[in-house]
Amino acid sequence: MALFPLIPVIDLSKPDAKHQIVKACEDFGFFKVINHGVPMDSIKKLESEAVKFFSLPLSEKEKAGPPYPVGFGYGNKRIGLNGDVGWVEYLLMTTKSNPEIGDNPEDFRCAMNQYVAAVKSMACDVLELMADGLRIQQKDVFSKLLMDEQSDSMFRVNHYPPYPELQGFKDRNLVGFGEHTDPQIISVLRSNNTSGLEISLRDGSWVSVPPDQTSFFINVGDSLQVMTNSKFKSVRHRVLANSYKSRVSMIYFGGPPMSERIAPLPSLMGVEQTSLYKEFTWYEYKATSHKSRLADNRLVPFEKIAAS
Ligand SMILES: C=C1C[C@]23C[C@@]1(O)CC[C@H]2[C@@]12CC[C@H](O)[C@@](C)(C(=O)O1)[C@H]2[C@@H]3C(=O)O
Ligand SMILES: O=C(O)CCC(=O)C(=O)O
Ligand SMILES: [Fe+2]
Repeated sequence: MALFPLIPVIDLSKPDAKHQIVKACEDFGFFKVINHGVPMDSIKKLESEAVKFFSLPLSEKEKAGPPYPVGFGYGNKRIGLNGDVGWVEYLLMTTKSNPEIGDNPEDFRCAMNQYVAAVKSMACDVLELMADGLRIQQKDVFSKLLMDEQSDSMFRVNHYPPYPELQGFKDRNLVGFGEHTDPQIISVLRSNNTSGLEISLRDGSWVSVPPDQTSFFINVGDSLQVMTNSKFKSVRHRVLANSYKSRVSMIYFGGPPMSERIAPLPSLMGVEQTSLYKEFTWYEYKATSHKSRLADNRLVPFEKIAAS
């Protein structure tokens, strides 16, 4: 298993961040950000609430309710509704949820709201740098979708317990979270110092991403792939279980409002170039995506077939 060859690291305080972001999105659909401005105490507070929650007995965790059909809840091993499973337990919420979670729901709620507000603001800064780097006049063309009152954004906390049976077997893997692309515009991931996240490169090889608990990792989602007419590609990723240590990750998925029409931005298409996708609403994408398996390419139904 190779390590990530040259993980793009973007220092958000540097003037050339916008160009580096565009390059990273074109090359990998994935990068790490430092000097992100998210207060470390808001990160630590939520992580410690999450660790407290996951250490409760199963019967207590199940009091959060199931994660589906919508809203928020606790899930264990099953991901989605179509048979995917992984060595993971998690909390899945909309960012508007008001969760009653754990022994001190008020502490969890407060930590989550503070964290999500800070990460959303950083995600919007990154999206504005992207728009600027792409020379789009309207700088908030992407970020306004996350800022919208109706934005359908999600928040997820994953816990991958250690799996000691893997010790000593170099070539054995256990899937924590199966390979997939994220559907939304942008995902902002932060984890503790346990490895497991892997990214698929364009040649199909998997590379391990060294964890860094002080930084954030950004994924391009399917919707941003469409809005950029495939200039940026959503990144295929997965998580493998670790034999020694628990991994805890927290991911903010910045999505558009349900009624938003998703289509390539005209300013990103040259005169000659045609749109690679049929226009769809986020609602339509979600309706087909709910029938999909994790590893499916959920953009296929929206691809335009090139005329021969
Ligand atoms: C199998 C599924 C789980 C998922 C919804 C889906 O039908 C296809 C996409 C999956 C995914 C991947 C990224 C996020 O973790 C997630 C919350 C999302 O928006 O899309 C999950 C969905 C899920 O766990 O429900
Ligand atoms: O837990 C992780 O590190 C990544 C999980 C993930 O890709 C997801 O929840 O969509
Ligand atoms: Fe993901």
